[in-house]
Amino acid sequence: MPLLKICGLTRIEDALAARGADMLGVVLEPSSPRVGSLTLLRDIKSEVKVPAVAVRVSGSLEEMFDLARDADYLQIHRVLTNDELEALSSYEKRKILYVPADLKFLNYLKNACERGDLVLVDSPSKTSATDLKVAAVMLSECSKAGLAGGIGLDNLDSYLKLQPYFLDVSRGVEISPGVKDHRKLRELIRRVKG
Ligand SMILES: O=C(O)c1ccccc1N[C@@H]1O[C@H](COP(=O)(O)O)[C@@H](O)[C@H]1O
Repeated sequence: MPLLKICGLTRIEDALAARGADMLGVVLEPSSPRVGSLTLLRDIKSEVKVPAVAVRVSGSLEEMFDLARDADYLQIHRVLTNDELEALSSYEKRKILYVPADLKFLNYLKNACERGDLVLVDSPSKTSATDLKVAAVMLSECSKAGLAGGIGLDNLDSYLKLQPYFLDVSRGVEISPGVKDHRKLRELIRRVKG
């Protein structure tokens, strides 16, 4: 059974409805339509008592880790330079490293798999779903790799078949950007976690 991360939360009531998931994520990227807050991140830890993930794209490593100081994980949602990958070991915070689902990133995936606590294979574009044939190859190269990119209740089974270490779902359980559908959340949790 994979771990389940639900991401893109902006409201504590949605985080509470996502109880049963293994990690809850808050996007701290100002340009995202589902940008959340540091307060929500702290409330997830104290009220929901589930590991909280801060998701960030922009800024230096130092800025990102500083922003994520109250989170359990920092998810860095961009491709890092070689220098940045090497510098990761100087930060104690647990890290989730995004890798685009594209075979040209296979070497990067191996590097990220060595340096991250978890790796997230996700669609290279926020408007499309992950190519599952590509994802299958990439998951076979990294045992701690999770899968994201357009997962919803209608296509969940095809993602589950790949047996990722974890599944990460955001858009697929939304009513509108940042607002979750509690019925969909409950069904997702039941089908993934049993
Ligand atoms: O969703 C966003 O707006 C976003 C912005 C900046 C970085 C990451 C973002 N989303 C993350 O992408 C994965 C997969 O999401 P989806 O299910 O395909 O919508 C997840 O970690 C999101 O939080």
